[in-house]
Amino acid sequence: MSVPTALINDHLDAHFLATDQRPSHKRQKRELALDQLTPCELIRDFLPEDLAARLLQQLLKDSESWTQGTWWIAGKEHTAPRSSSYYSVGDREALERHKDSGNALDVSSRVAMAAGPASLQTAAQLCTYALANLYKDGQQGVGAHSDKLTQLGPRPTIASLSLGASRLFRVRRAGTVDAAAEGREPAVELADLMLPHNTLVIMFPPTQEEWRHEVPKTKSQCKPHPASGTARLNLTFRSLKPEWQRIGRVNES
Ligand SMILES: O=C(O)CCC(=O)C(=O)O
Ligand SMILES: [Fe+2]
Repeated sequence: MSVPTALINDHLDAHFLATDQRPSHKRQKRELALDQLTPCELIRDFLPEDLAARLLQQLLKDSESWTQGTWWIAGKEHTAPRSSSYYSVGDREALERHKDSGNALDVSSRVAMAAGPASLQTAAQLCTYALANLYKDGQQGVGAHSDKLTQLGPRPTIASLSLGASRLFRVRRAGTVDAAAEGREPAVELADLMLPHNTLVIMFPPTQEEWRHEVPKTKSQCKPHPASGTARLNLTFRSLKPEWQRIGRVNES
């Protein structure tokens, strides 16, 4: 089974490059819009410029109190290579419930976004909270994962706003399907795109079920922003589904 390789081209704007799973000499570089490749959509310059700048400043300040999650595996403590916090979006109760969910992250509900800018709330329409992340530099990131369906219910829509430094966002199919063996045209398996300041990625269903996403650690793919340097901040808007959370917790135990 061939391993797909990502091609990165940071000059591309609303498009990104992806490779299929053919042997390398047969692989085709394809330049397609994100929504042609995956169930995701990308919106550049999402917020009015001054609002994005203010939000970046506010989050940079807030992030001084954000914490790096920790967890234990086989008696060894691991620390997440990013700092995180939760913001409520018009539903403080949901935030309180989330605190008890046993999430590995240290939850801070210090700041409510309920009174936040109207356009941000429009983006977050059906969302009850936002998970905020700070990646100080290219040495911080988040590994390939799907967002936990036990808290979000099946087929969630998640909107992710990037602020500050540009970082690479990678989306890859969750299960490897050997298209060649099945006699089909190879499907796109992995796609990379740079996310500059003020870009919104909407992960529509079934992104969480069928794809994994990540912000890989990098030496070269971190383009500084004048206001934040190498720091990238991210807000992912989600809707907590307590009814699914309960079922998930029973299943997990
Ligand atoms: O920083 C990002 O763009 C992704 C964050 C993410 O995937 C998450 O917090 O679950
Ligand atoms: Fe995620």
